[in-house]
Amino acid sequence: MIEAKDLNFSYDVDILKNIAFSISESSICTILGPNGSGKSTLLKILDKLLKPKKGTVLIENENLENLSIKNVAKKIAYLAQENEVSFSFSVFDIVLTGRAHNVGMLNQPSKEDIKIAKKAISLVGLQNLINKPFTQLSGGQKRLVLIAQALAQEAKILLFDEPTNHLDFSNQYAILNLIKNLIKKHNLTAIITLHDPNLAAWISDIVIMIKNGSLLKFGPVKSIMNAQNLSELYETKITVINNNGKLFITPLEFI
Ligand SMILES: Nc1ncnc2c1ncn2[C@@H]1O[C@H](COP(=O)(O)OP(=O)(O)OP(=O)(O)O)[C@@H](O)[C@H]1O
Repeated sequence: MIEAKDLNFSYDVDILKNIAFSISESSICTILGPNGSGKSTLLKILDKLLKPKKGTVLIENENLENLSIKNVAKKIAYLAQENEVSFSFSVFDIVLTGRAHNVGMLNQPSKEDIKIAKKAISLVGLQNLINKPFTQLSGGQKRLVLIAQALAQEAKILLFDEPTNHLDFSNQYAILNLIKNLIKKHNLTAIITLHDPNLAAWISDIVIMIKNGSLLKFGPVKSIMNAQNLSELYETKITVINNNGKLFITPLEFI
């Protein structure tokens, strides 16, 4: 579904080095790594927002470089790390822009576009705020709106940069559970960056561990989410407690 071959990226200095992985349909992949390790940069490359210095991204065997912006939007929905909308559009208007790739320049959104946008709003539980200006929402509510906008895109691939940002404890699980159910029900594929390895272990099939811009480990949760790899990744002693297959991960010095 998504394959990255030998990806390298630089700003003034090298940020990503020789990143390679492949992720099959209907799977959830989490990118873990310390602050500044290159997780968001990698997601932006996968959404064609940044161009790699070297290497290739294949989306369903097609080179991302050859896809138009419109076709990228049909295939890939991207949620940025921060809530970036500053205009006073309503929740509904913002979620409806998730249908933009489907609406011609001079055309109105169709009844189907409106239905899809409303469905996405109810999926994230914001039907009561549908007409409220985005700028008057809390950080967590804004996050949910942008998740709904991404869902309204109906893309096969979801790239979510810290989707749990600003969400309360319960909503973090609720929204990841929603993503998980959608992925499995509709055979989608998700690549998500997260800071909490507990959430990553709970939601993911596959994990990418990035340290200093290089791939430290890539593989199924069961094979690589262990104390040794996590301790090396975060440069702190980490313990992993396995309770009937469920992993509980915490820095050793705090227990
Ligand atoms: N626009 C930019 N110009 C120059 N350097 C940048 C730019 N954006 C990010 N960087 C640098 O690239 C590196 C990787 O940043 P990136 O945002 O991908 O990390 P991250 O793993 O997502 O971090 P975090 O977990 O803190 O969000 C960092 O060293 C950062 O300072």
